[in-house]
This record gives sequence, C-alpha cells and structure tokens, in this order.
Amino acid sequence: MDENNNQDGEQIIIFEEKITKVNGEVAIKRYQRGKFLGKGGFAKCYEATNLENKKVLAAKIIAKSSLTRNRARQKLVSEIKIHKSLQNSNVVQFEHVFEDHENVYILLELCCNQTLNELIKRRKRLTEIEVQCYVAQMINALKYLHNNNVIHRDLKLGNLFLNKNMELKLGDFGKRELFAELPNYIAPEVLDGKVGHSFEVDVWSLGVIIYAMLIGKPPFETPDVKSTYKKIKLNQYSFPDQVQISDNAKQLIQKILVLEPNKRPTLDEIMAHSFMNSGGTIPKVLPLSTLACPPSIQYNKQFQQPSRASETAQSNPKMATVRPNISSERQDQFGATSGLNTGYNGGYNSSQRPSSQKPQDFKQSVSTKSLNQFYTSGTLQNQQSIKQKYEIFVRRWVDYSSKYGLGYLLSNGATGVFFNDSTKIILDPKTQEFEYLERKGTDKQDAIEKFSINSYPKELQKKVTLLQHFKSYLDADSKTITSSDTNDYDPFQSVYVKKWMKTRHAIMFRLSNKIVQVNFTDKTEIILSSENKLVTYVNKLGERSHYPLATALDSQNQEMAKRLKYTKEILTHMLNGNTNVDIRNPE
Ligand SMILES: Nc1ncnc2c1ncn2[C@@H]1O[C@H](COP(=O)(O)OP(=O)(O)OP(=O)(O)O)[C@@H](O)[C@H]1O
Repeated sequence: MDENNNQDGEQIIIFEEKITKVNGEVAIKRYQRGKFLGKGGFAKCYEATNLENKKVLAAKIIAKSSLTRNRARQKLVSEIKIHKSLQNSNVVQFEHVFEDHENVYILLELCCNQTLNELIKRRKRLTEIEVQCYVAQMINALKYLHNNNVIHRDLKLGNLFLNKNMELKLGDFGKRELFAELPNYIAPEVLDGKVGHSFEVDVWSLGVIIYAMLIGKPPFETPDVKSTYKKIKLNQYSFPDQVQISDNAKQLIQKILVLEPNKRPTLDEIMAHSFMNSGGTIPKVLPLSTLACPPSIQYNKQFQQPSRASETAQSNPKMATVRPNISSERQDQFGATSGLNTGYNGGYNSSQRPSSQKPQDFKQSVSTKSLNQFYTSGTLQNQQSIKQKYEIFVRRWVDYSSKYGLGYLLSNGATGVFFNDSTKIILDPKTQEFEYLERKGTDKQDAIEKFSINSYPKELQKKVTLLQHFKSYLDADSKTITSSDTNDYDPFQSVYVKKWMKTRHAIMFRLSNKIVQVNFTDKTEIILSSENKLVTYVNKLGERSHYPLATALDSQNQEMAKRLKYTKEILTHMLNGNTNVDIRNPE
C-alpha cells in the first residue's frame, strides 16, 4: 500500500493489483482506500474506489501476518471459494480478490447502511412490517444457498447487511471459530457436536433473528456463554410482557425454535406462515428513514389490506396483516436522496409528550403567589406576548446527527432541522415557506434566506428532502399537532433551534427566542425563558408549573431546583462551546 498526500494535505492510501500478462507485461489496477467500515476477527474493512471506473466497493483487507496458522489460511480460502461462487440479489456480491506481499484484498459489494445489528441497537426493535420485509429477503438468500448446497452456519444480525438501496444482503461466508463469541444464534444440535447437521441450523438461526428483531435482544441471551448454551439446549426462552408482538409472530418463532431439527419448518413453510401471509403486501425494501425511526403510518397504509387500512389501530406497531406477494414497486421514501447514503454510526432518540400534556393556559397554570413575585420583579410585559413567546418550545425531536442532523417539531407547528454543518432550516406550517439559515464567512449572525417548498435553489434539494422526511416522521402521531398549534405560528418571528447538545441524562435546546429547554431522560423538563425571567417545570407526570427565575433555585420543589442547577451547568458548557461533556446525574 502506498501513502501520499493530496492538495489539501490529506493522506491518500492507494493499493494496487499487479497483473502479469502471459507476455510478461505488468498491468496495474489501483484502488483508493476510503472510509473505515469496521474490523472483524481477521480483516479490516474499508471503502475502496476503483480508480479506473470509480466504482466504490468494500475492501476487506487481511494482513498475511495474521494468517500464520494453517487453519486460518484454510478458512480464508474456503470463504473466498464459497463466496466467489455465489450470485443472488440478497447475497453480498463478491467482486474480486487479489494479494500483495503484505495483505489479501477481498473486494465486495459495498453495503453502506451497516448491518441489522447496528440497526437494532439504534432502533431497539423493529415493527412487524419491517421484520416481514427482512425475513422475505433472508428466505430468498437462504433458499438460494440451500439449493446450491451451501449452509451458512453463522447467520446473525451482524451478517445481514443493508446496501444503499436498503436491500438486505447476506454476507460473511467465513465461519472460522465456531465458539469464538457468544453463541446466541447457534442451533442446539451444533452445540451438541452432532455430526451431519444440515440446513435446519440456518432455519434455527432465522428464528432467533426474527425474535431478536421483534423483541430487541436474542431469546437465549445471558451474560455468559455457559448459561446461554444451557438455555439453548433446553430451549428455554420466553416472550417479555412489556413488548407486544402479534400471536402470528409468536407462533412462527415457536414453530422454528424446536430442538428436533427435522421438526422445524422449511423455508417455504415459513414463507407460507400466517405471520408472512395475512393480507396486504410486504414492501420489497424499506425506506431509508427506517434506519432511524419506524415507518410512518402513511407508509404502512400502502401495504395493509384495504379494510385494515382505515382502522385507527394503525399506530399499533403490531402489524401482522401482510401477504408474501412482495410489492414490486420500490417504496423508498427517501428515493431522490439515496445519494446521501454514507456509513452510519450512532444513536437515535426521540422524545414525545403525550397530547394530554399540551401547554396549559398561562393564566391558569401560574400560581398567584409566583405571579405576584413575578410582577414585582418588574419584568412583566404584556401577558399575551409572554404567552406566545413562552409557549414556543420543542415538542418532539429526532437525533439523527450521526448522519444528518437534529429534526424537531415546535409547539407552534413549525418543523426544523439543525444540520450537522450548522445550517438550519425552519418550515412555516401554514404557507409551506421555509427559512434557510447559514453563517457566511466571518459573520457572527446567520444569514437568513426565505424560499417556498415548491421553489428553492437546487443545492438545497437534499436538505429540503431531509426536512420533509423529518417532518413526516415527526407528524406521524397526528395527535401531537393540532390546528391551534399552527395558529400560534407567527411568520414575523420564526423561532428555530440555534444550538443543541446532549448529555447522558438530558438533551438541551437553545431556541432563537432565547428559550433554553432541557428534556431529561426521566421525562421531566425545564423551560427557561431568560427574557421573561420565568422557569417552567414539567414533572414526571407531565404536570407543568411556573416559577420566577429569581427564586426558582431556592424553590421548595427540590426535584425542579436540582434540574435547574443542572440546566445552568450545561448551559455554561454550551455557551463556552463545549458540546461534548458528560455531566453527573441531575439527581
Ligand atoms: N460488504 C460490506 N460492506 C460494508 N461493510 C462491510 C462489508 N463487509 C464487511 N463489512 C464491515 O467490516 C467489518 C469487518 O468485516 P468482517 O467480515 O471481517 O467482520 P466479521 O464478520 O465481524 O469478522 P469475522 O469474519 O472474523 O467474524 C464489519 O464490521 C462489517 O460490518
């Protein structure tokens, strides 16, 4: 591998394949190493661009020094041999292999949306329509493998990749050390060391995967390998009460997870099971937005039986009403933005206040005592104007900063995005006009430009599309938006998130109306209006109370006072530009 610097001083790493022709001439193919994708037992994986045709691939680079053991070499050879022979729309495409004196390079189809393992970590669990979509694709891959007499033997969430179009791709054909890691997905007969175990081991793992996708963790998970073995061998697992899944889903898992291999259903039987086959259609692929959040109600409607589509229970993630006739149309909500795909690391979170916790009327909710104190502090302005400014806060938010930014919905109905490049966008819910804020040069203030959602400069296309996707997600629970919310929208005073930061215990927003809002993980909230010298506290039950800022720290309400102190601390960090702090628990 050669290392060089480009004009900007960035390091460029090139690796080359030398091909010696029959006539002795040497041809060289060059690849530029790109972003690091991950590390396996033997390989480091990077994006790699073929400099001849600019095709971007995944390169698994294996140091020859790690292959000193015969067994490791044999396993690598068998991985390459098997993988090279496979071609299926749901199997990671093997592109090429070559070596130099240092490394072996395996070039594969790039799956830039990571694996289902990262997806589940991010999303916690998936909805049934998503699980059906992934199971249908897994079955397609497994049928192909089994028809070609290949047993994968190492099916797990981490080997199920997602490419830029969100197609599921089964990868990693290099089962090396069987017991190298926690054996969560391994079939009991494999653990027993029974010889001749067959295709049914993959079916078992598929059952474990279905369980893990729906429940959020594998069924036999324990802190140590020995207890997991024991649980698998005794087939000891249960469905937690706190996660609701359909009876069809439970039945399918129970049918698959049986100790006797030949009693497990075949792949065709799984495909014909009522979990996969009870009305509606299964999307061929899922929208990119599902990397961060569940598909919207509108999206799900397209795949439900017409009779079910009108039911209000759609918000229930239990969706077992799909048939296995896969819809041929791509239903990618992000369609136009698929070029935005890059790797994805990190978290997702969202906060939503039940609609019953809509802000109460200012007059009713401020106690007479605190109001008196407030009046005497001499800062009271027109009560109506306070109400308006004071009421604008962040109602819902989605942290997708690992890729794009923070999306949020304000209490006045406006949707905004704080992009990772610090530009901001805020959409007027009534006129469908948006403001785009960008800091230019050395300016201290953001420059504000106004456009309509139907006409804006081409370079804003990705951002507007993202705004719309954030909006459709944040609006998904229509109960949280009422027309009275949008009536609060004041076109002359558009409010947006100016800064935000997250700690282990809270997320903090600083709004352009000088409001600081902190949402704690225990659902309590502080809203600090420096302009009105007012603190609003939302307790764990969603009840709101208001305190004059001057006396709030000494308040009888210890719970609130602690959180206010915490707010002041993070605010100081935020104002000093330290957004990467982790402050002690507010308690
Ligand atoms: N085709 C691909 N596209 C994108 N990322 C990939 C691709 N193949 C592998 N990776 C990523 O590269 C990392 C290393 O891959 P590798 O297959 O070596 O890992 P592994 O399966 O964990 O290792 P092992 O084979 O030792 O179990 C993984 O984190 C994986 O997510």
